[in-house]
Amino acid sequence: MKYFEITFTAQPCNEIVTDVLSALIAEIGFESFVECEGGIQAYIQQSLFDEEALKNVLADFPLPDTNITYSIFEPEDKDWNEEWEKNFFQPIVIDNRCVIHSTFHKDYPKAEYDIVINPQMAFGTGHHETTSSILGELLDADLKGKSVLDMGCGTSILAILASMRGADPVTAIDIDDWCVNNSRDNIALNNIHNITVELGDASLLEGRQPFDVIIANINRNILMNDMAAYTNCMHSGSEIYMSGFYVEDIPVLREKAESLGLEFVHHREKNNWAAVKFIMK
Ligand SMILES: C[S@@+](CC[C@H](N)C(=O)[O-])C[C@H]1O[C@@H](n2cnc3c(N)ncnc32)[C@H](O)[C@@H]1O
Repeated sequence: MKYFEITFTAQPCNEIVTDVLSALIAEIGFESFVECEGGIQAYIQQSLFDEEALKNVLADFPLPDTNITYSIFEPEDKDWNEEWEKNFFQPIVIDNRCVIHSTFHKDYPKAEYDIVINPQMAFGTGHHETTSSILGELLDADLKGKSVLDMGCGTSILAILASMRGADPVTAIDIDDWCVNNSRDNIALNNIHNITVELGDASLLEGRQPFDVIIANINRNILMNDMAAYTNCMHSGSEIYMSGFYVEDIPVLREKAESLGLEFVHHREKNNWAAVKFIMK
């Protein structure tokens, strides 16, 4: 997965400015925000980077008298977060029932579901609020014998838990070839044999049989854009879990979902990140 590292310099630079900036650029695909001298550094997958959209965000920046400039750096295309994985990816336990750890962890808690993830550069270790919220939903859901689609699978952590909880068959799709390769590695590491991984986006869904359960942890704009393709692959009673957006985005996503025949069930929130569950009427 290729990333751009963008350094934003703000004047004045304070917590309100960097918080607002992070929230706005998260909506156009940025992730991993790190404070630095005079501003923040943020990362975005090169395939998602739209410089026009970034310029528009900065031109319409809602705080008056704030000047923000940026510079773009292209980190080497290698496993640039390997250090992070090795040093900071600690085992995590979700709802006291599911532990996620890596092959290099020797000492980790025991749990009903034990998932091994070597994330390399793919998103999905369980530490992000959106991933852990959907993991929580999957722990609560009845998945036995149900067909599941994990759209935007990243490491395939969600597809793996779904399979462990009895889902069959499971399809995992990601637009990024790093994620597809990493998913295949993780699925093998967990001795799972019923997950098919595919490279692509919602256009792959055309003409498919409906899924009983769809999971999509991506971002607000992609969900708004692709939701109709997802609902075309649902039958009455199918469930869809979506995340990757903020609590304040729920109304707009809900309106779209209801216009496509979905019924809102509930939402979860962690640090202002939201996850929503809908059922097809
Ligand atoms: C926020 S990560 C979620 C990863 C994992 N499912 C999790 O919950 O941790 C979003 C993933 O969606 C993928 N993605 C982005 N746009 C996509 C699209 N249009 N269709 C399918 N996957 C997409 C990204 O490559 C990334 O792996």
